[in-house]
Amino acid sequence: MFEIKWLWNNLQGNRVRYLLALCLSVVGSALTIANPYLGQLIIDTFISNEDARQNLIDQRGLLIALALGMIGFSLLRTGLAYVTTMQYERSSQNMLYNIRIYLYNKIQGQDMEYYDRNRTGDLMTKMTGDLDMVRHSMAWIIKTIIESLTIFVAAVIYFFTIDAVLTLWLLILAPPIFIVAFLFARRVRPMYISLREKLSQLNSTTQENIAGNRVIKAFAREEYEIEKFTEKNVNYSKANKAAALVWLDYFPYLETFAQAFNVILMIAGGFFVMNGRITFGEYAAFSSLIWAISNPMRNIGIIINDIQRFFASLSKIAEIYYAKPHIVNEHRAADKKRYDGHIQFDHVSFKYDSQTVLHDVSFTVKPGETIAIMGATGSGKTTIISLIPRFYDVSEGRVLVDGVDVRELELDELRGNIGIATQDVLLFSDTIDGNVAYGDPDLPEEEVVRYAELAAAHEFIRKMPEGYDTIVGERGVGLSGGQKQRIALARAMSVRRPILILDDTTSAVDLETEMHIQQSLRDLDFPCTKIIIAQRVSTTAKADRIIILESGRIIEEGTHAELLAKRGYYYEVFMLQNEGIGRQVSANG
Ligand SMILES: Nc1ncnc2c1ncn2[C@@H]1O[C@H](COP(=O)(O)OP(=O)(O)OP(=O)(O)O)[C@@H](O)[C@H]1O
Repeated sequence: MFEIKWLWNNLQGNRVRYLLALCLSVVGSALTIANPYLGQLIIDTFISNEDARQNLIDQRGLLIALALGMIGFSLLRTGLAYVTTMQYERSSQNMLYNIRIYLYNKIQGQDMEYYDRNRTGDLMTKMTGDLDMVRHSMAWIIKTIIESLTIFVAAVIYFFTIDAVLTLWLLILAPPIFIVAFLFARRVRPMYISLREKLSQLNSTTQENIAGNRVIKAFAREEYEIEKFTEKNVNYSKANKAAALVWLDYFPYLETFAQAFNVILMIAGGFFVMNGRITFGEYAAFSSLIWAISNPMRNIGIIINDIQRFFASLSKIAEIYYAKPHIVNEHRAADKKRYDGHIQFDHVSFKYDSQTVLHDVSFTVKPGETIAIMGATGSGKTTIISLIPRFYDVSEGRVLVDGVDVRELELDELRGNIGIATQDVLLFSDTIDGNVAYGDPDLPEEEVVRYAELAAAHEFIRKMPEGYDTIVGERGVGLSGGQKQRIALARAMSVRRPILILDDTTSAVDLETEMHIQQSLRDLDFPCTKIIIAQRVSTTAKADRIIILESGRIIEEGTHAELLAKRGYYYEVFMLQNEGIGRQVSANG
């Protein structure tokens, strides 16, 4: 069975401890019959026996030994239960810890396509609730099953040694109970799969609401979001109730059967005592152990519920566990080579799923050159630059860096040669210093300051309450869009890579600051090929070449002056942007 095999594989390193826990469970549960047996001896010898009074005098030592034995077995069982639970907890917690690391690495190793398809809230549910369900199954479900089974089997064997016919009378109830349990399991399973899905939707909505709270507030859409959340909450609650209520359809039957054990014992057992087939002590042993047969039957519903939850959770975890990225990073690069920074797109086409967004794109960037990419929104600019560090792989054609297809390059080495500032700036909950030096944690402080100066960020950082030690990001003070962009730019420059990609990195800064940044980029003190996505002519004007994209196709390519002379898209953008600012950018750049 896949689930058991999976658990066993992941128990590596804790198998001995877990097997020990299972063995202790079996021993501890089997000992359950010890006290009823001793009780049976006491009753038969010292209570219901014709010579009971005499036995009390003659065999006082035996009575004391039996009584002490009962206390001893109770203490032994308690001690065993303590040790057993500890072993279950330790092995399951260790297993959980290992799986969590494995899954986290697995998620980290996924390519962009995976992140496009999976919602954060869903991944978080898998990493928390589902994982805990797996642990619960190891530490509680399996333990309960093993202990219930052992107690059941031990009691049945013991009963058989006392009286096989009475035992068979009791076991008559077992088949109908199993049929009811089977029907319940079959009905409840899909309900738990749906319940799990609803939980994931609820978590995703919550996560999106929290992450997007600014937008919600800006558009005063709180009520709408509360409604959306309430709908998911109601769905989850309904699914939970439905799964819980279905148990009520079966519970009366199971409870009736469980009670019937007592009735059968009372009628058949009482009859057997009266006609002398069994002793009163033996009847008492049956009576004190009848719960060992009826309780597992009663618990069967809870166990089935938990098993179904476990199946639903495990199938979700398996989606991460067995996910295979198309772009695999094997982290093999020991000695990373520094590239020259030659980039070539050779008849590249690309599609996301079925939508083709780049069509036969070809261009070359020589080491040290700066090219700018411009085009309407959605024309494919970000997609183009995503193909260089292999966030995605081309659908057709090739992307070459230093003459080698990027698919043949070692991924760590390739990415280790690229500095990138993405369009959506993400800063970590860390100091500004930590954020700038993210790509190179050993970067000396004066270098952090130098790159912040180049990115025109030093001035505003200096004025912050704690300067470079100010915590930014989720829990830190807020930064403006332009300030975040400048920190991201400093972060990208500070790694001093031979290829620098900037995706609309200066869109939110004023023109004067942008001029400063453009100058800094031209003056970088390390050899660097730059690809800059920009919408402003002021950013593109001094590039060695400008590429104009339209609907995933290159429609114009050339220098600022060449493209102006063409009087095409670029010229129109130039005219539009300079009408209002007195044509600060001259026609020859
Ligand atoms: N992860 C994705 N999955 C599916 N389609 C995508 C994805 N990312 C982008 N697209 C689509 O690809 C096309 C090009 O997107 P891209 O982000 O490259 O454009 P862009 O030129 O950078 O736009 P902008 O200037 O708005 O940033 C768009 O039609 C967009 O809808």
